Order: sequence, then structure tokens, then C-alpha cells
Amino acid sequence: MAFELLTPSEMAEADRLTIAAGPVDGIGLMRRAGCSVADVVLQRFPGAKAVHVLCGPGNNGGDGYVAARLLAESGVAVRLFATAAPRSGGDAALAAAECSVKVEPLAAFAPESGAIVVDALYGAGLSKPLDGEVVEAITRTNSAVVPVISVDLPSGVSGASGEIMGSAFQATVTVTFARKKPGHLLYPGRAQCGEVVVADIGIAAAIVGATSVRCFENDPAWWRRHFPSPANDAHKYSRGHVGVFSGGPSATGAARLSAMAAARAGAGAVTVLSPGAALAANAAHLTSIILRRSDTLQDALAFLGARKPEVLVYGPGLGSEPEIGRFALELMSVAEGRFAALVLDADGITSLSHRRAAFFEARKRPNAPALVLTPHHGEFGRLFPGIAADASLSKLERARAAAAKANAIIIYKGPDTVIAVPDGRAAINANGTSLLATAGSGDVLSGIVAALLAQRMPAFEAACAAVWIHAEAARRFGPGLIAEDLPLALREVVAGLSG
Ligand SMILES: NC(=O)C1=CN([C@@H]2O[C@H](COP(=O)(O)OP(=O)(O)OC[C@H]3O[C@@H](n4cnc5c(N)ncnc54)[C@H](OP(=O)(O)O)[C@@H]3O)[C@@H](O)[C@H]2O)[C@@H](O)CC1
Ligand SMILES: Nc1ncnc2c1ncn2[C@@H]1O[C@H](COP(=O)(O)OP(=O)(O)O)[C@@H](O)[C@H]1O
Ligand SMILES: [K+]
Repeated sequence: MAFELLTPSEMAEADRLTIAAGPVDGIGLMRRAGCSVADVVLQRFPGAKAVHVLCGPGNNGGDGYVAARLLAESGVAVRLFATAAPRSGGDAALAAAECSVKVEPLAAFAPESGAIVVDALYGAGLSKPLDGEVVEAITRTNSAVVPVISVDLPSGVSGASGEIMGSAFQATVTVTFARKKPGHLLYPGRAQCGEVVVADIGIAAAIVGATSVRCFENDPAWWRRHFPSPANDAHKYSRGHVGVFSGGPSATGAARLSAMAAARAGAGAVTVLSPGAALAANAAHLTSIILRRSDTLQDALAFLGARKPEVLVYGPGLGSEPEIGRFALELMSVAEGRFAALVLDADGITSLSHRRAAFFEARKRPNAPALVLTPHHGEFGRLFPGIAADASLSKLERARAAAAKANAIIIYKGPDTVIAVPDGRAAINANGTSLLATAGSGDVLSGIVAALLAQRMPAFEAACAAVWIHAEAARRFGPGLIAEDLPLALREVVAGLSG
């Protein structure tokens, strides 16, 4: 399986390159696309009483004409409703000319019980919000609860952003071509797609690779070979050492969640750096995790000098007092070169939102340590208010813009977590589960990513692996999950990836 996510313009590029390489032409690709839609209808709904095909004016409609013709030839009772005739001379006009099913106006369409709807109104070419009779047809269909097979995308869903433009079909199955599109994985579009079937229409992998694609669906297949396992001669520090800063006496749990997760994700040693006032609370709960007092920057520097951790986690449970942000900046400057990477999470991110200018300036320094930021939606808006407020940007584009601005790896969390790095590569996570919507689960994620970085997994791959593993552990544990369960649940997932 291939994991590139093609935007509509990258898909059009792949289409052009395929046609230029020959021997297949535009109508040939459209026939294959329409055929794959008809196949899905026949396989999934062999007993359907009738199929109603809704065709738009562009090539998405063209796929619909091909599917309508093939279904009619197979003996299915087909009715075809169109918004407008396709532009003459184009591939869709050819497909319409080959289809002898009578064309009725879209206004005459009413979903019938027992019938299947094929939605071929708009796909990659959706250019403005839907309105008028199209929205009425969508509303009638969605409220009738009939199965809907959407061609390429549920009409109304942007393939680039997952945004719903005006209104959108609630599909049962979406049949897309060559590769998924970002809009299949980004919410709210993802919720409209139903099952996504990717049909091979003969666009070669080399051609997909020749487009400008830089976005992937997060899957172990493309980061697994970097997944660390301890060398035979490993010792605890060579496996990777993670330091996690703890909050004060009433807020120590978040750091411990992160620390436990780092240990389960393979860090050979994990140290919790605790304010003196919280030592007793931390000591009461830690066994294999090392505990060290750290009240000041000098204490932290002494730890870095003596213990040489590869990665620090700063943020969970720290509170949002101004000194938290100042300390984060100092860690990045004074301690430059003394650790490989810093994971800033939760309060570590929020506290920097009052020092944005200094933070972004610090990130321009050539030797600035690698930085991973793990904001949820609210934290993202606090640190990157300009990017968050730009309504023209998708979540994918926001994460990329933030990665470039902060010179950092961004894990923009949520049901459709986006991972982005400054060089433009990005991934969208697909195995998320709402079981993770439980307090403290984000702290666990920061520990996993720190552990993988400490084991020298390349940064983009480490961030992607951490996000996937976190969600997979939650899925395997199942209902009843609380954040305390996650570190132990990591064991089975990590075991499945190792060796
Ligand atoms: N690329 C490939 O490899 C392959 C692509 N294939 C298929 O082609 C599809 C893309 O085709 P496409 O580019 O013709 O776009 P499509 O979605 O049919 O819409 C364009 C038309 O709709 C109109 N329109 C847009 N929004 C509107 C609105 N809100 N309200 C009203 N009108 C609106 C728009 O008008 P305009 O924006 O120009 O004013 C234009 O007339 C793709 O999804 C896949 O199914 C396959 O055949 C296999 C290979
Ligand atoms: N509905 C959801 N579906 C999938 N993942 C979710 C959902 N809600 C939350 N998550 C994930 O759970 C984690 C929550 O992190 P965060 O909001 O920082 O929580 P906390 O601060 O309580 O630790 C993130 O990894 C996020 O992606
Ligand atoms: K469609």
C-alpha cells in the first residue's frame, strides 16, 4: 500500500504526467475510474433495487456517466440525474455520449428506499461552497439514510483541507483514485467519507513520486525500519536517557506519566527533575525512574553536565507562571549543545505564548537544539495566533506553517493529528481514537516521542511513530482507558514493532 496523500492539484499533476507518458489517455483514466465505482456498487450492494447516479458538470460527473453505463449494462435499474451537461469536447462529454441512460434534471431526484445513490456531483474540482438545488439534494439524501457511494470525495468536502463547503453527502463508501487525499483524513471531511476505497486506475508509483507530494498517511510501513531496538552491547545510558521536569507538589502526576511512557517506549534511563518541594510526592510514586532535585537553571545545568541526557521533556504539569516560559528559553540558549532535543508540551507551550518574539528569534540560531512542540488546538492558537486565525489554511497547512516559523517538529494533536517538520514534510494520523480524550494522555505522548528521539530515531519518523503507537495502545486497551493505563499498554505495541 502506498501512503502519499495527494492534494487535488497534485492528483491533477499525476493525471497529466500519466497521460503524457501514455498509452492511457484522459477518457481511458475516466473509464477505469467509473469502472471501479461500478465494481464497488455491485460488490457491496448486489441486491440493490435501483441505483441513482447524480452527475455534476465536470470530470467527477464523467466518472458517474461511466459508472451509470456499466451498471445499466450489468442489468441494474439505473436512473441518472445531472446538474448540467458536461462541457463539450471534454472527457466527461465523451463519457456522457457513451452512456444511453436517460438524463433527468437533479431537481427531479428524490432518494427511494432500497436504492443506492452514486454521488458524482463534485470531486477534486470543487471551487466554491455548494448551494441551491445541490444542497437540497444532499439534505434529502442524508435524511433518507440511503447508502451513498461517493466518487473521489463526498460532494462538498474539500480534498485539500477536509473542509465542508456549504454542505456534504454522508457517504457509506468513498471510492477515490490512485491515493487518498488530505480531505479524506482531516476533519470534518473525514467523518463524511465512510469507508475509503482506493482504486488503482493505472497511475504508476513513479509518477506519484514525481509530483510535488510531501504529505503521507501515518503508517508503520514507512517508519518501522527506523524503529529502535537495543543493541546486544547496550547499557541503560546508551539506549537513551530522558529527563522530565516535574511540577510542584500538587502537580507531579503529569511528569510521571510522561516519564513512565518514556521508559516503556524504550529509553534506557529516565530521570524526573523535581522541585525540592515536590521530591516527597514524586519519591512516593517512583521506582525504576530516577529522581533528582532541580529548583534552578543551575541545578538543571548540573544534571545535564553530569548525566548527559539526550532529550528533555518540559511542560506537563508545570503551570503557566512567567518563569516557566523564561526557563524554557534559557534551556534552549544557555544549555545549547548539552542535549539533543527538547520536547515542549502543555504549559511549556502556553508559557512561551507570552514570549513569542524572543522564542521565534531563538529558534533561528543555527545551533538551536531540535525542538518538538505538541500543541492541542488551544495551545496551538496561543503560540501561533496569526497562523491559527488564517481561515484560508487547512490544519495541514497550519502545522506546516508553524513548523517553519518555529523551526520545530510540530505534533498538532486532535482526532486528526498532523505531524509537520520545517522542510515541508507532513503526515496525517489515521488510527486516532476518542478513547484518548482523557486527562493526561497528552503527557504520555510527550514521553513516547522523547524516548524515540533519545534512541536516535530520525525526528520526523520518531514523531510519527509516537503518535501512531500512542493511539494503537489506546485502541488495544479499549474502553475504560485512563492515562495511567497507557504506559503499560505500550508494551504490546512496542513488542510488535521491535526486531
Ligand atoms: N485527476 C485525475 O487523475 C482523475 C480525475 N478523475 C475525476 O475527475 C474529478 C475532477 O474533475 P474536475 O477537475 O473536472 O472537477 P469536478 O469535481 O468534476 O468539478 C468541476 C466542475 O464543477 C464546477 N463547480 C465546482 N464547484 C462548484 C460549486 N460549488 N457549485 C457549482 N459548480 C461547481 C466547476 O466550475 P468552475 O469552478 O470551473 O466554475 C467545474 O465545472 C475527480 O474528482 C475525479 O472524480 C477521474 O476521472 C480519474 C482521473
Ligand atoms: N477524539 C479524539 N480522537 C483521537 N485522539 C484524541 C481525541 N481527543 C484527544 N485525542 C488525543 O489525546 C491526546 C490529548 O492530549 P492533550 O489534549 O494534551 O491532553 P492532556 O493535556 O490531558 O494530556 C492527544 O494526543 C490527542 O491527539
Ligand atoms: K463526489
